[in-house]
Amino acid sequence: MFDKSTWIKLPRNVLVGHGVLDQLGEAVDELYLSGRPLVVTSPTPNELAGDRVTEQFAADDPATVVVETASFESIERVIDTAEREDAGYLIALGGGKPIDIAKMASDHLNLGFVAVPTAASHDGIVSGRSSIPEGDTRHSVAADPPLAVVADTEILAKAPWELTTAGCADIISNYTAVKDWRLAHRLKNVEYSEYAGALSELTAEMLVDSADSIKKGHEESAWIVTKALVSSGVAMSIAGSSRPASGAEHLFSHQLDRIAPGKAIHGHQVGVGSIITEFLHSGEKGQWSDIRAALASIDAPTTASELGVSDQEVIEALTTAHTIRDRYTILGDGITEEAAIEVATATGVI
Ligand SMILES: NC(=O)C1=CN([C@@H]2O[C@H](COP(=O)(O)OP(=O)(O)OC[C@H]3O[C@@H](n4cnc5c(N)ncnc54)[C@H](O)[C@@H]3O)[C@@H](O)[C@H]2O)C=CC1
Ligand SMILES: O=C(CO)COP(=O)(O)O
Ligand SMILES: [Zn+2]
Repeated sequence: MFDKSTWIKLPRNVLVGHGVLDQLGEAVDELYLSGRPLVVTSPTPNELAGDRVTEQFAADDPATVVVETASFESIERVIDTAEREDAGYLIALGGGKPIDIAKMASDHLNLGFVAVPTAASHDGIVSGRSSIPEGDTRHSVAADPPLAVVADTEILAKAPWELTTAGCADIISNYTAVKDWRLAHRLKNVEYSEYAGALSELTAEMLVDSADSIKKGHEESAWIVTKALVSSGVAMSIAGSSRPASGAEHLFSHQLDRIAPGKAIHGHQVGVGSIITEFLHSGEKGQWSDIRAALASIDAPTTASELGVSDQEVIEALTTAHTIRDRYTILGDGITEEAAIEVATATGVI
C-alpha cells in the first residue's frame, strides 16, 4: 500500500524589492486576516520603519511591542501583550530576533504572522524554524512560517554590512549541509528529499555565481541574498526540517554560541564551519578552498581570528559539536582533538 504523505507549509505572499514596505498593507489584505495587528519589533528596526508599518494599518488601531532578547520571557511578553490588546495577528519587524519571537508567539496564540525583515542575516527570517536559546539548546525548532514576507531591499541594504555577509555565508553553508544530509541518508537511513536537497544546493550555487555583485552599499546585494534566503527557507519547508540548510557547520556554530557567546554571528560561524566540514568530507583536494574563496570575496570571515574567537574555542567546538543534537553528520560520533587541530590548521582557520 502506498503510504507516503507530506505537508509543506510556505508563505503565501513574498514581496522582495525596492520600496515594497509600502505594499505591506496590500499584502496583508490578501491574507484575509482580521482584527488588530500587533507589531513585534526591536528598538532599531522600530525606529527605522515602525511608523511606516503602523500607518498602513491605522484603521485597525495597531499595537506595538518592543523586544530586545531572543528569550522565552520575550515570547511571554508578546503573548501577554497580544492577549491584552486583543490582537488578531502579528507583524514581525526586524532582524532574526523579533521574527523568531513572533513566530513562536503566533504558534502559541494560534494567530497568523507576517515577517518584515530589516536585515538579511540568515534564512530563519523566512523559514518555518525558530531559534530561541533554552538551557543548553541553540538549534532551531519547528514553528509555522510567516503567512507573508515583505522584504524591502532599500531598508535591507542600509543594515550593517556584516548582517548581509552573514546571510550570504548562511546560504553558502548549504553546500556542506546537503552533503551531511546525504551522508546521513546513506549511513543512517535518514529520510532525504531530492527536491529539497537540489533546491538548497542550487540556491548556494546561484549565490556564489553572483558573488561579484555582492558589494557593500549596493542594493542589489540585498536583493540577491534575500532571494536566496527565501529559496533556502522553501527548501526547509519542503524537507519539513532544517536539514537542507543545517549540517555539521551549524552544529559547530551552535557550540560556538555556547562556548564563546556573543563573539561572532550565526552566518559567519557557519561559513567558517563549512570550510572545515567540506575538508572533512572531501579532503585536501575537495572544494573547501572554493568555499573559503567565496566567503572571502563577500567579506565574510574565514578564520578564527576574523570571527573573534580563539583557536582553542574552535577546537573545543569542533570536538564537542556532535553531542548537541540527534543529527548525524560528517562529525560522526565525534572527532579527536588531533583531527580537529589538523583540519583547522590545513584549512587556515587557526
Ligand atoms: N530561525 C532560525 O532558523 C534562525 C534563527 N537565528 C537567530 O536569529 C538571531 C540573530 O539574527 P539577527 O538578525 O542577527 O538578530 P537581531 O534581530 O538581533 O538583529 C541584529 C542587530 O541588527 C539590528 N538591525 C536589524 N535591522 C537593521 C537595519 N536595517 N539597520 C540597522 N540595524 C539593524 C538590530 O537592531 C540588532 O541590533 C539569533 O537569536 C539567532 O539565534 C539564527 C539562525 C537561524
Ligand atoms: O540556521 C538554520 C539554517 O540555516 C537553522 O538550523 P538549525 O536547525 O541548526 O538551527
Ligand atoms: Zn543558519
